[in-house]
Amino acid sequence: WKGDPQLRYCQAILREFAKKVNAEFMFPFMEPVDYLALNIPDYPKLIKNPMDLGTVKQKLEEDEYENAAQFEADVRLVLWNCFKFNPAGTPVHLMGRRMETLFNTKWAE
Ligand SMILES: Cc1ccc(Nc2c(-c3ccc(O)cc3)nc3c(C)cccn23)cc1
Repeated sequence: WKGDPQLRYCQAILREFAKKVNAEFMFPFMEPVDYLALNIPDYPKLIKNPMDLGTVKQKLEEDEYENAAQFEADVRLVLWNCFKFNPAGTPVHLMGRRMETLFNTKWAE
């Protein structure tokens, strides 16, 4: 991915997501949803394609993305799963909205 400048920018976006100043609303998305620990056993019934930013980072570092569009699709999958499982107005849904705004802003740059 080092060849693709767009994919290089993806790493910069992940660093932005990981900044301490954003941790208060980014933490639910940084690692896979531990639905047993969170006591939401229905999660795998509802969410067929789990995704999280830790997995995205790993895929980027292991050259699994051929292009930036594939990276974007995984980041938006994190958001869609969040909005599907966490109803509008709930704390985690609102955190997802803040992540979405941050991503859309950086992605449009
Ligand atoms: C009873 C209940 C209700 C909601 C949640 N959501 C939630 C999620 C979550 C993130 C992404 C996602 O696609 C789905 C769920 N992550 C968390 C965390 C880290 C702490 C607390 C709640 N969390 C957990 C338990």
